[in-house]
Amino acid sequence: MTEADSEKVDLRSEIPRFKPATPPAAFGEFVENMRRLQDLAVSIDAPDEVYAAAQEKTAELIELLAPFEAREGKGPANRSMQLPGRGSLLMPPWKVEKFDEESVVATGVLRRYHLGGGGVAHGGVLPLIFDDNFGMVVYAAKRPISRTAYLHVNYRKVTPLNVPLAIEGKVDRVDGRKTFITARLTEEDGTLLADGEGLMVQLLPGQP
Ligand SMILES: CCCCCCCC(=O)SCCNC(=O)CCNC(=O)[C@H](O)C(C)(C)COP(=O)(O)OP(=O)(O)OC[C@H]1O[C@@H](n2cnc3c(N)ncnc32)[C@H](O)[C@@H]1OP(=O)(O)O
Repeated sequence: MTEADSEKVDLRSEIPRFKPATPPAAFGEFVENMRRLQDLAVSIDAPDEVYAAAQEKTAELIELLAPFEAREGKGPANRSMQLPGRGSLLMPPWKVEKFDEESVVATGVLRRYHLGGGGVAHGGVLPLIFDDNFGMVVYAAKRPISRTAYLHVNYRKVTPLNVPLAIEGKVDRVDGRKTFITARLTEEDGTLLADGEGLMVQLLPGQP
């Protein structure tokens, strides 16, 4: 087996094997600062000179970071299990509280950069949270490596920002290659905000 092959989850596919990362000490704070920057980028109303100064600083940051761009599965982002959102800026900064064959629970808040309109979360953020949960449920339930074939979200109430939330997902039923998953997004007091159902289909040899 070549070194490149040993990095794959399955020799028949191109999916990289998931290896949790132990991030360098400053990484967590760096990611949190980036999230704060996202909050500000979508909310500030500043004079032109402030944008010009910010533009110069971000250009400097890009120059600092660009030489270290790495392929999927190499850097700590998305693999740092102890950090909110696994240290990935794509993911809301949530933490996994329960991960076993029965269910997967993650908790956290949505923040200013998740705003849709009228002070509540953008509807498109919820499928991201459900899809990520479904992926973890498949893994926790020891089902074969699968991808989402469909995902259905019922929006029962608007989802507030800066309020503790939880998602719990579990396997509903299995039918050959198909794993059907259900999940509920709630507030801390159990108020149902959204529920979802998804079909995860086991990948066949050669499917990316
Ligand atoms: C490694 C990463 C793991 C983490 C994943 C996290 C979740 C993700 O976000 S994955 C990204 C989003 N998903 C994708 O990009 C998937 C893109 N789609 C695909 O790759 C393929 O369509 C795939 C793999 C889902 C299914 O393709 P294929 O293997 O050809 O399935 P196919 O043979 O048509 O169907 C298998 C079964 O599923 C059913 N099925 C497939 N799609 C659907 C659908 N949309 N609705 C209902 N049933 C469906 C079929 O009817 C069939 O059922 P049965 O066995 O009873 O006849």
